[in-house]
Amino acid sequence: MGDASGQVAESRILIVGLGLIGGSLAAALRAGGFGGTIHSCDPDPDEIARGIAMGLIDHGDTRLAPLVEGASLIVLSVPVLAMESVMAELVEALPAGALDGEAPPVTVTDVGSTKAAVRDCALRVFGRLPPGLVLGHPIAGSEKSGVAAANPCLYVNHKVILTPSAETAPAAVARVRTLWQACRAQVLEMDVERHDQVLARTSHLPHLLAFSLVDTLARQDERLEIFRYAAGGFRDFTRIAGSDPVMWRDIFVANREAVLASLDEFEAGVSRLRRAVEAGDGDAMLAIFDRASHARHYFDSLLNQTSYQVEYQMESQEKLTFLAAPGGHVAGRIRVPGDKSMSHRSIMLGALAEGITEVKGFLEGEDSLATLQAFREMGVAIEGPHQGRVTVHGVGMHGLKAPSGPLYVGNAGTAMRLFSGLLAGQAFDTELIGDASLTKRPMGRVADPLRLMGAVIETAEDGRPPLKIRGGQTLKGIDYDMPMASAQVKSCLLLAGLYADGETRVREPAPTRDHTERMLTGFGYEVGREGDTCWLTGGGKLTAAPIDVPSDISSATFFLVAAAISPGSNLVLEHVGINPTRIGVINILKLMGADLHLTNEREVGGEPVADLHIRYAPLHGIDIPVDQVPLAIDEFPALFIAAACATGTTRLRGAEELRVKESDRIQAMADGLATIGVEHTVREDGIDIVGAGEREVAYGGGRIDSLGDHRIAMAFVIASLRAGEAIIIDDCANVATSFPGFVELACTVGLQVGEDTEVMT
Ligand SMILES: O=C(O)C1=C[C@@H](OP(=O)(O)O)[C@@H](O)[C@H](O)C1
Ligand SMILES: C=C(OP(=O)(O)O)C(=O)O
Repeated sequence: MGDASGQVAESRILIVGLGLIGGSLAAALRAGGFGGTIHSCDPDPDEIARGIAMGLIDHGDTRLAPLVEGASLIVLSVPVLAMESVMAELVEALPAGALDGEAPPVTVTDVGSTKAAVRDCALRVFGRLPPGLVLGHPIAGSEKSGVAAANPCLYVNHKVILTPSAETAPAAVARVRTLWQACRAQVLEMDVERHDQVLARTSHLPHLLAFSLVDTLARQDERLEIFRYAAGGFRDFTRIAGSDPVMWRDIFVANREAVLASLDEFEAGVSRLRRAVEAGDGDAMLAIFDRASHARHYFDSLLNQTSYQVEYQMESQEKLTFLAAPGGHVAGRIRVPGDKSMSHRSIMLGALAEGITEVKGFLEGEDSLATLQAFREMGVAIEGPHQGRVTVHGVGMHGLKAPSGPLYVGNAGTAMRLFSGLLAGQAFDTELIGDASLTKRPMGRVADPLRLMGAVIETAEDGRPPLKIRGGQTLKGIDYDMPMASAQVKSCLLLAGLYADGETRVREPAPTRDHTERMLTGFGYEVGREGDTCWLTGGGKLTAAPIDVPSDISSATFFLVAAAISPGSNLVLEHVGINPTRIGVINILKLMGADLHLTNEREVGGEPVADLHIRYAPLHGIDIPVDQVPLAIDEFPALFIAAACATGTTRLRGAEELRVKESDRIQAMADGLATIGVEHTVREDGIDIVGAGEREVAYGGGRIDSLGDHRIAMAFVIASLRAGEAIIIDDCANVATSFPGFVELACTVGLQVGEDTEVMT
């Protein structure tokens, strides 16, 4: 049994099958200080003798029955096809009821690489799935086999997938979890079918290809010559062809259906590539290699702990926590990453343009990377990003190709809404999906007016994602009065308008960011504007133009507020975009008394830019002018912290849009402010915050849930500067959507903040 300390408290563990996997489990348990005994059963007496000599097991036998008595946890570490006969022996040897009840006296688990086959064996042998049986799969291995290759570190930071059924006792699952965690593995759960599909693609298919390639070459006459000259590529690609043949035969027999499905997908891909090579189609080859090369780098970064991994890949439950120590101030000269809104648009317009668009300053955050990846999936060759430089090989207004599956845009509302307009005008069908947060956000605001234009779009209940967009529709321009001040809705309609007959006109109830209009103009597309209305006529073309993306004022805001609230601060933020539709935060901070100056003002690629110099000065509460709200919409989480440090009350109204961002930002901030002890009153469309004034310690500390919202997480990091105690912020992985490197940069200017990764159990 596991105890509260996370130590494995089993009295005796029996490992059935002492090969690489079983032997490494024994080695890892020994290395972790496991105090019980380890017995093992293996048909090969030499392996048992070796295991004892290596100090991995205490005792072993070639027969199972004599070893079962006294074992509290039994690990079946035999090839998948041997599982049934081992289970049959086990059922004979185990006392009646050993695997039954809420806390079964014995737990049995396995390490098989396919799970449906093992589950079916269990059903045949036991006639049901006993509560004490927990099927599992450590995703670790090596091309080596046998106990001699046992490695105590084999499971460190590797995933172990458990696939409990409705019948499995939670207590038994907990014991198996503890076992693997003691080997320093990360344990997650999924259902059997999903496990088998995921593994067919990520493990079984690559093994099959490696075996096949080496076999094909080995059959050729000049094989010695070939192998003699084989270089790194051959070695890297074929390393896994040295794996245990029996084990792999069993896996392919057991996971036949899922493997065949992934092989079909692969064959279709190879045929596409073959056609490109045959035709000498360099562009098609470049598009495929480029997409693959970047997908490889992208997935590498995903494997390094990001929200995509949490939400999309393995549904793992790794969580990132920020720990911010109280006090301090900020100083220095820094540049924050590129503007997110412009980065999304640079790829979108670059892809639809004729010619090559060179982008500088691109935000390498998850949101804009998801947009970039989506265009690669629609056949656009995109080089980079390398240090903010991206080269987009435009395919023209009608050059996008149908993607082979849904387009995943992660956490990005901007991407989903702008894409919906752009895709409504394509000849092919598409589906837009996003992460858990995006899946809760309203899309009716774009689907409804797009339908008025003739688009055919299906949403989930209440207009939520996913969005299924039917291609091949004839769109017509509309004259649309937006019910809310949203640049995303405006941009969506303008992008659809590019494909529509006639004029598309959008009236906004208050000015919103105009990057789409500016960038379209920069690409040679005429956009009209008069008062609150902008318009364009469909059927034109875009001509590639260089784009210089300035630093994101929304990211700069966290540091502006940091300096504005902490005495002694003196900070310069370089090259920040100060588009008039984005400078609400500057206006609001100045109204509150901030010592903030713009220097080095200039225009770069059609957008105004400046260095922002801010020094600490006491702030006072204000009634935030309603006309500034859309101009500062993403900046409010940070501005709420400024309000908490100002003298008097700050009142915000007309900001109901905050409730439909990555979280309900009014409520999420209110909950966090309550935790650290800031007096406030929540309103339907805003909040009143009573500030601490010049009191050195403005509020306390505590543990905040960012609800996976990047801006809530960063706002409370900044809050630590005036806190009396540490602030711990949970669920921060999404900071990487808009501000990669935030923690490092924050530390550079003087904040004391660190990261902690935890695997939620
Ligand atoms: O157009 C854009 O790039 C954005 C518009 C705003 O959203 P709304 O259009 O929903 O106000 C903003 O909150 C978002 O971060 C980016
Ligand atoms: C609201 C935001 O972005 P999006 O709508 O693109 O998710 C944001 O970055 O604060």
